[in-house]
Amino acid sequence: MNRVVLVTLDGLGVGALPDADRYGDAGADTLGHLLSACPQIRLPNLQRMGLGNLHPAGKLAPCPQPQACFGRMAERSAGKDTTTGHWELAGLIQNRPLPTFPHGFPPEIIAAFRRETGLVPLGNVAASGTEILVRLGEEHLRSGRPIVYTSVDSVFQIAAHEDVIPPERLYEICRIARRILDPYRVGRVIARPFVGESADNFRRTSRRHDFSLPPLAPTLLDHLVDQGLDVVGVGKIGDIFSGRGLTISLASRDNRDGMEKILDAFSSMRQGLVFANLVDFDMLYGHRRDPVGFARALEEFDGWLPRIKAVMGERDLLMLTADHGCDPTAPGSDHTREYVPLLVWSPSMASGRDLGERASFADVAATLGEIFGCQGPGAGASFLRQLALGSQGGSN
Ligand SMILES: O=P(O)(O)O[C@H]1O[C@H](CO)[C@@H](O)[C@H]1O
Ligand SMILES: [Mn+2]
Ligand SMILES: [Mn+2]
Repeated sequence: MNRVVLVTLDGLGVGALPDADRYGDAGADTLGHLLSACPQIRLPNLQRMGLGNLHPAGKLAPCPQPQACFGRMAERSAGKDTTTGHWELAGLIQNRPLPTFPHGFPPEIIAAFRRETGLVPLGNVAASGTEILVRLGEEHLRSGRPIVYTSVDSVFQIAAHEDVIPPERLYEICRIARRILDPYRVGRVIARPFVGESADNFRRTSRRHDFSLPPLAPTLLDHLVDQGLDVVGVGKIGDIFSGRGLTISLASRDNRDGMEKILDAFSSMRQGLVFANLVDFDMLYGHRRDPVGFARALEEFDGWLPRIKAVMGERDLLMLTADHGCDPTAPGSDHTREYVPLLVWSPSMASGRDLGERASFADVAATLGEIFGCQGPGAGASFLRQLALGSQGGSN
């Protein structure tokens, strides 16, 4: 294979994992519930690839002869956050969950933050990022104190009005927080700039920036780069891997921009991987519990698929998946512990094969490792053999 495009549709879960109840997510089903909430949704290209075949709830009619090979993957790591999900896709399984702080950060962390930034934070609670602006945004405007909050994920989020703490200064504060939080293994520090005059019109801007814990061991991406291949990260990938294992990182403004950047990166690459994250599904619709917005974003992605397929040759491969669920009909505003979809298409490979229920997202890393002839981190089981024309295929 020459080129692989791997796209994470952020938050597009396809049904609760067997252990979802331990995460408070029994019955979650991002795709199923957004299809029910939005029956007029049309996803002809995803459906032709086999999205209806891999989703057991039967809400999207299965295609008799899907163009892609299809399956679902379970998350083996303990967690349901973006970092954990992407690291597992890249072959890193974490048995020990990244720490969460449902009751706020302990005094020693807040004391270090005060000491090293000279700022006394507001908040220090678990909250929805939009609700906390309604609650504390005006006090922040009056006092200049940044708002620190978290969620069920391992995140230290810092919200600040762009006129009170300009984004560049906010990023600097986040870097300080990142250094403080590395020894605690906190997954991400996230800058959350916002604008507006009062509680009824505060809104967050696209200058959000994530500062991730570096991967705790080499990932498949590091191995590919060591082998001299191009590895281009699009969207949040650069943040999620802390820049590791990437030859180029292209930030994106939104899904639409991300899809254009995938096409650009793909057409200027000779051999390697384009790894893209499309975050709008999760950030704008999943967390905000907006199934209609989620469905429209999926329709837009569906409409883009023929463009990427049209430029892919015999020796190229497209893989679609997700990093966790974010059911827009679930209570609260957090991620949901779900299976993720797996759709794999290449002009020169088998179509319509059922790749079954995979035990780990790391099967993606194992397969990519085999495709590019490198060992990788060793986790996961490759499904490359099942994609080969002439082989028996079948489910695992
Ligand atoms: O409510 P907001 O601020 O969007 O936070 C969400 O965004 C964080 C990072 O994706 C998640 O942990 C989730 O809680
Ligand atoms: Mn995510
Ligand atoms: Mn999220």
